[in-house]
Order: sequence, then structure tokens, then C-alpha cells
Amino acid sequence: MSGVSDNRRPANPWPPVQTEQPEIHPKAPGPGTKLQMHYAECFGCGEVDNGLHMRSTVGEAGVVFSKFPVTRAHQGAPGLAHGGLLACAFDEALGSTVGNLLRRPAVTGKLETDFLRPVPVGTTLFIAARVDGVAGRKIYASADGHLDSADGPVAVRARGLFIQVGLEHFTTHGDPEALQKFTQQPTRRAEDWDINP
Ligand SMILES: CCCCCCCC/C=C\CCCCCCCC(=O)SCCNC(=O)CCNC(=O)[C@H](O)C(C)(C)COP(=O)(O)OP(=O)(O)OC[C@H]1O[C@@H](n2cnc3c(N)ncnc32)[C@H](O)[C@@H]1OP(=O)(O)O
Repeated sequence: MSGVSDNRRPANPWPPVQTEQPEIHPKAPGPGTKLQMHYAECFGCGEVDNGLHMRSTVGEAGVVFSKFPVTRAHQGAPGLAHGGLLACAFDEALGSTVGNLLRRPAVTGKLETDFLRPVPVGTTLFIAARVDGVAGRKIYASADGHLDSADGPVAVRARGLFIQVGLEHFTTHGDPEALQKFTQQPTRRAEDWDINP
């Protein structure tokens, strides 16, 4: 995405620094692969009550498609999705795209969202996300969220900076046991990831 080309929302250059083309990891899931949830307790893709229950599929040309079914549990204004939860959906979609395609553990450093149209309860947001460029540990990704179909009107756009981290980020600040369970899954073996930032 080159930026939001709406007069009301002038686009800043994106990525904001010089980057290299992202290299899809040789063991990245290929086009057509339905991505499994990355962690059962994840609010975005896990089995959490009233979570976002997002599901993602790898598309062609480095695009990952995610769906966020908006329910009454996700309201801000009556009948409309809460903007913070929409931002959460994009954090998940972008993070999943970076993690699965580059196979580099990374966390969100910055996330910006443009809310272009209301997202009603009962709709599904179809999110198309891609990695735009890499500069050392900095990974730039962006996404468009379409209402109710892959080519529906764009309701939300997001751009994120993800920072590659070593696994010690999760053991030092998070839950070492949870990380161990995570890496025991067949598709999450540490040797299949690029884990040296
Ligand atoms: C074998 C297993 C593998 C596991 C892999 C799992 C993948 C699974 C697949 C898929 C799942 C993904 C789905 C998840 C989706 C949700 C993701 C989230 O919600 S993440 C939680 C929220 N984010 C945080 O909690 C970060 C908190 N912040 C930090 O920990 C630090 O600030 C951190 C690591 C981001 C950076 O700290 P520093 O000390 O390491 O590095 P410094 O030097 O500060 O930054 C590095 C570079 O980035 C720039 N930078 C950092 N933050 C920036 C910002 N906000 N704006 C602009 N630039 C920034 C800096 O200016 C620097 O740039 P210069 O190298 O000097 O050019």
C-alpha cells in the first residue's frame, strides 16, 4: 500500500525509511494455506470468549487474507464496532502476516489506523495484509479492511512497524512455559524460524 490517498488524510511516505524487499522464508506456508491460530489464548486468533476469532489464509504475492466477524461483543457505539478492537484486528492480521511469511519473531512497535467507514455489528471485515519492506530489525507492513467481501468498500486501513526480537523477549517479559508449549507445535519448531535478530 502506498498510503491513504484521500484528500482529508494525506499520505505520508510508506515505508517511512529506505527498506529492502521482504524475503519470504523458504518454510513459510504457501498460497492457499489456512493458518492455524498462533496461540489458543490469543485474543485475536485464539479460542478466547468474545475474542476476535480471526482466521487467515495465505494468498498469492505475499498477501495474507484475514476475516474478522464483528459481533455484539465488539461494539463501541451502539451497533458499531469499537475502533480499538478494529485496531486489534489489524495488529493481529499484520503480526500474523509478518510472523508467518518472514518467520521472524516480531512485536508491534507502532500501529496506525485510518477509520474510513463505520463497521456495523453483523458484518465481516475482510483484511488483506502484506509486508512492505524490511530495514534491519524493522519490518513495515500494511493492510486494508474491506466490508463484507474481499472487494467490498475499504472501511479501515492500517500500517504497522514490527520489530524483530529474540526469543528471550518472550521468556524475559512473558511466560517461558507458554513459549515452550508454543514451540512444541509441529509448525512452530525453533529451527524453522529465523530467530536471530
Ligand atoms: C520458534 C518460535 C518463534 C515465535 C514466533 C511467533 C510468531 C507467530 C506468528 C504470528 C503471530 C503474530 C500475531 C500477534 C499479533 C499481535 C502482536 C502484538 O500485539 S506484540 C505486543 C505489543 N508490542 C509490544 O509489547 C512491544 C513493546 N516494546 C518493546 O518490547 C520494545 O520497545 C521493542 C522490542 C519494540 C523495541 O525495543 P528494542 O530495545 O529491542 O529496540 P529499539 O532500539 O528501541 O528499536 C529498534 C528500532 O526500531 C525503532 N522503533 C522502535 N519503536 C518505534 C516506534 N514506535 N516508532 C518508530 N520507530 C520505532 C527504533 O527507533 C530502532 O530503530 P533504529 O534501529 O535505531 O533505526
